Amino acid sequence: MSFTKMHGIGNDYIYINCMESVPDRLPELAEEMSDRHFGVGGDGIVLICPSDKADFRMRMFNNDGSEARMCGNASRCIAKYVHDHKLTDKTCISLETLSGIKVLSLNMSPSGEVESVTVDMGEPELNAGLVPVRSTTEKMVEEPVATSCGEVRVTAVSMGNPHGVVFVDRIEDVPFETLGPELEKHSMWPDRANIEFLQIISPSEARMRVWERGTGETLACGTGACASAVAAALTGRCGREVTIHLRGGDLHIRWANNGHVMMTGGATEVFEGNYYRQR
Ligand SMILES: N[C@@H](CCC[C@H](N)C(=O)O)C(=O)O
Repeated sequence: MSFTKMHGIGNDYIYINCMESVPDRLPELAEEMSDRHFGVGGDGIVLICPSDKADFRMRMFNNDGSEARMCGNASRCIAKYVHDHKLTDKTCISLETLSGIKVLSLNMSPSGEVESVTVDMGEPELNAGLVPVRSTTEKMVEEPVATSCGEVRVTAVSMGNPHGVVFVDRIEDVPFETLGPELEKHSMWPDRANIEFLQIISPSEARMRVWERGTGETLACGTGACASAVAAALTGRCGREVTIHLRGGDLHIRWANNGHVMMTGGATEVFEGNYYRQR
């Protein structure tokens, strides 16, 4: 099976062109291909499929085999893939995902290379798909949550997938390996959540470390950066335009006046290969 390895600022997935056919047993395939010792190695797999509603359709599986509803970094990589592999000549591409249709805009260099991609991530939802601690309608903003490391305050934002944002003074001081998985699986979420730790640097800059649902730590999370920017703006810590520094690089997030969150960042193809299924 041929594949392409790509990353969006270090969030690395194995991309499979499914325009003609789709492999079977996708959760198992995601687990075995993502294995960094016995497989290709990656945070998961991403399928590029035809769509009857948009230019293309994305399916994305975390490395534990669970299917995600949305992936910000993968959507930028798909834009680069379909352009560079000549599946389209459009520079504004629509992408069907499990959380709706997203619009991807290629930002080209003067020599015709894809320099970066801007994704219209749609509107954040502040209680969708979540179980707020106090009631089913109330927003969960800096809600105190008891953990084995003491009380932390969680702000819940859905960017098509669930996120819990925790503001911290210094990322280095966070007991990340304990709190990440504990908050991911906390009973407040009906279906686990991605957890972001956010250190504000200024009203337009923040640092983020992410523990992703279904994968563990990744070097970057596009939906997580958007959720964090929304949480920072909502709580008055930042303005509506912010650069988020992640372990793998930077993302520029703008919460536009029409309510949509716009994410801009890079996308890189690393290599192509042929995979022999193990199971
Ligand atoms: N890395 C992603 C998000 C991937 C999905 C997530 N782990 C989930 O299960 O919701 C991104 O860049 O947004």
